[in-house]
Amino acid sequence: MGDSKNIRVAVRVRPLNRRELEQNQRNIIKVLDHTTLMFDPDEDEDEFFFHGMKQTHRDITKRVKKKLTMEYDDVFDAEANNEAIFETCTKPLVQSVMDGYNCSVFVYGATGAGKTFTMLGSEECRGITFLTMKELFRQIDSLSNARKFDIGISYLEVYNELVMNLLTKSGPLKLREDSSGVVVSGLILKQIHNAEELLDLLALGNQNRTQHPTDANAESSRSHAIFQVHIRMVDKSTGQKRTVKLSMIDLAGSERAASTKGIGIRFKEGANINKSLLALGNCINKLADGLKHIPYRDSNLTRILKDSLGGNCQTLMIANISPSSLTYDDTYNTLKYASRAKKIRTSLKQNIVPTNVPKEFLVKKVNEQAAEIERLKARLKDMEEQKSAAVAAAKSAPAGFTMPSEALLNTWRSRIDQCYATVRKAQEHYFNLQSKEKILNLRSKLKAQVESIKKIVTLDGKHLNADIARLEASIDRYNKQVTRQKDEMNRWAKRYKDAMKSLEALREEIRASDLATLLGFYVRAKDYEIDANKSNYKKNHVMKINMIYTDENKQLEKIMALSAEIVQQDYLLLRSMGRLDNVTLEKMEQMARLDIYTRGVRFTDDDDHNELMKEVNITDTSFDEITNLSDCADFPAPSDVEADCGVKRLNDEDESESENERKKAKEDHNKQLEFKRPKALRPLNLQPKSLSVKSTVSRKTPTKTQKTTTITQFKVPKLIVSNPPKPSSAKKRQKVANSSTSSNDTSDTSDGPDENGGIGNSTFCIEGDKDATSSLFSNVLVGSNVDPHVLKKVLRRASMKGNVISKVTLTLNKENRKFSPKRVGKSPRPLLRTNSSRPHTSAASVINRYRMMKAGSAAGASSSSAVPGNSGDGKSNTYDSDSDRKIRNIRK
Ligand SMILES: Nc1ncnc2c1ncn2[C@@H]1O[C@H](COP(=O)(O)OP(=O)(O)OP(=O)(O)O)[C@@H](O)[C@H]1O
Repeated sequence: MGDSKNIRVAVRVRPLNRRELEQNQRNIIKVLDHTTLMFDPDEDEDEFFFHGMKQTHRDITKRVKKKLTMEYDDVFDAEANNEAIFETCTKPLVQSVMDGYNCSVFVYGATGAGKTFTMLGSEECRGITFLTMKELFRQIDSLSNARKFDIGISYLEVYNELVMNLLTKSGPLKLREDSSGVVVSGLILKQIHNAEELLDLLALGNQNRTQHPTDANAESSRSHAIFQVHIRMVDKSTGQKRTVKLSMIDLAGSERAASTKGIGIRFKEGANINKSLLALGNCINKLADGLKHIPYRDSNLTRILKDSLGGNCQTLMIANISPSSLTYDDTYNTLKYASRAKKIRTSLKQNIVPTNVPKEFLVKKVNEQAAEIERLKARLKDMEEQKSAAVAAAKSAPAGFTMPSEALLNTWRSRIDQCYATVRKAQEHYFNLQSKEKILNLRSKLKAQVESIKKIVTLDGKHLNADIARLEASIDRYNKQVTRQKDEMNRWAKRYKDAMKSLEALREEIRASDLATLLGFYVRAKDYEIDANKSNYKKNHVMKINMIYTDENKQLEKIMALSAEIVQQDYLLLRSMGRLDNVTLEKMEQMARLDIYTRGVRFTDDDDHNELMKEVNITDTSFDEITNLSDCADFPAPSDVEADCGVKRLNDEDESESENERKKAKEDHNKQLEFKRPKALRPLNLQPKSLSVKSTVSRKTPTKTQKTTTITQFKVPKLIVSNPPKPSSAKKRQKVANSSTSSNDTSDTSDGPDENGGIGNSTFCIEGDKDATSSLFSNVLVGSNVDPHVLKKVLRRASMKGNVISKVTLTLNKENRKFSPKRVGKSPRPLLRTNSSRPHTSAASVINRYRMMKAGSAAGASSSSAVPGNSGDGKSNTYDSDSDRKIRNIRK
């Protein structure tokens, strides 16, 4: 938003002073009008008489007059006072300052030409500085309600190229340039509040200003004085900030040294003045020629005036001249400079400080306008749609149909809108309340579940009571909330029903009207809106339920992880104590299967699914009846329209059909899974694996499928170990257990691979002195992976102790042979293994523990142990009683 403007140039001609009058000098300035003057005009008595006769030729002893007509923005003759100059030249600048533009006024001219008089004036005739500042304060006062002002002034002089502060006595100041222009380092602004304060400061500054009498002026100013007013304005409504600067510059006289007759210091002063003014002249010339490089840095004066001459500033130059022929050359130079300066153009822009404008204000404004634009756009679109729909309806209308008036249509539309708005409101409340109720019920149910788990697992009765009390309190709270909102829900259900009835009545009315077809489109669109809202409410409800279940699952995961650890420890403990009965094993097996089901194969059965749907579904049948609008035969109902468009809506039948299909597919899938269940997912066989021991086996090199070892001349007790049946068949297992039990008193009881369903079978039978070896066998049999070598060793030790073992045959099936040697004698892999902890109890460590216990027990303790296979109690668990007895013996 930059604007460029020429420097405004005014010329002021002062009256002849006393000296000039005394010398009766010729007047070289003739003011032609308020913008034009003539330099060096002809004199009135210029006629040349010779011998009393008027001559036609001129007096050759006299110089030829220049008679230069010069035009400026303003020309003031000797009659003009400071007030007139202010009114014409500087008053408009005050307005520019208030608008946020920097302004500069500088006076130029030879010594004694009246620069200081113009700027400062006298007691009787105030200068333009005072008058301008007075106007500035007047305008500030008038704007004080809308803006906040801060005013600071500075008064500097440039003397012999040194910058001095005229308001405080300090040393020379330095000039530096930054993004905002030339800045005087260390300059402190004086705050003023009215024009009178300014007068005091000006007087103070003038006292400090360097003045010396010269031949040309008794009070000649020997320095350039720069008076600046810095104004900061803050708009109270918008917070917009502006900082502006008004500069009033009184230059030292642009005289020639000869005219002042200065010597010594005065000569040096004059030289410096001329140097700076020469630099100023150069800058003016180059600026007038439109050159890019301007030598501002040639002097401190031009540096300070940089802004005023070529920057962002509205500048006024007042050229002061004397009309006397005594200063002919100085006046001519001044006028030439003024003419050159007139050509300078400065760029202007408002000094708004963008960073300080409160963002909130702008953002708010932009948002408001954007919302307004959106609103208008939507309205326009709406109107266009309505128009095109109406046009389409009119086109498809039968012959003789006349387009209804816009006013009539608007009346219908507003009635329809109102009716649907009531329905929407009631619908929203009713759905929300329904969702809330279901969520409360669900939370209550989940709390009850937590309560039951707590009752099972909490060992500390004190805490249990407190926890349960808390849970019951929250369940109570949920129930109360449900009861409380029941009334509200009924109320909104009624309102919803009423709204739908009113809507139905309106639809009836529309159907009966002439505009049924036209308005039918509109009503249908509204129906879709209602449907869309309904779907949205359902979606939100399902999301909430999902969140609750997700939280719940996290809790259950924690509980499961802890429980698994406990189960694992208990399992190992029971096994070490020989307390693993079939019931426990069966449960463990079930748990292992559950573990499989959690791997994404199936996670909920049909009952669970129905239960879940109850929680999720927030639209009951009665509600659907209320909301069903498809019975309006005249309008295609949304479902019909969808069907037309190929969209199939699911009704209850479809749903049940698809539900059945889903179930079937799920069952098929499960069946497939059962057949194709990968090996890794098979239920773990928690029974200890056992060996088949046949009565007679030769000590041959074992084949690939069978390894046999014959140990003769050993007397061992008879021990029957039944192989557990396949976990998939409990019946079969029972049968096998019974058969092994029933045959436990025979020496060769192997069921054989075929009978027990494959290679998992092993049974061994050892005969001998049962008293002497029972404890040894128990050691071996604690581990599920009985290594033949270990057994061999045991038997050898037994024989070394003097036991007589008649005949033992070990038959190892293929599966047993596959055991890695490293794992021989160790415990099976744990049922549930966590990453952090491996089971600390292995079969080997149990064996060791038993050995240690055994070593500590009495020497004859083992002699009374029973032979497990001979318990004869008819139960399948032959370990159990055996282990019990052994542990009892050890404890003894
Ligand atoms: N327009 C005027 N009307 C009456 N007197 C004037 C006018 N202009 C100047 N004078 C008088 O002329 C004398 C010199 O004026 P002034 O001091 O203003 O000159 P100057 O240009 O500032 O000189 P310098 O450059 O030496 O300071 C002063 O006595 C002043 O009163």
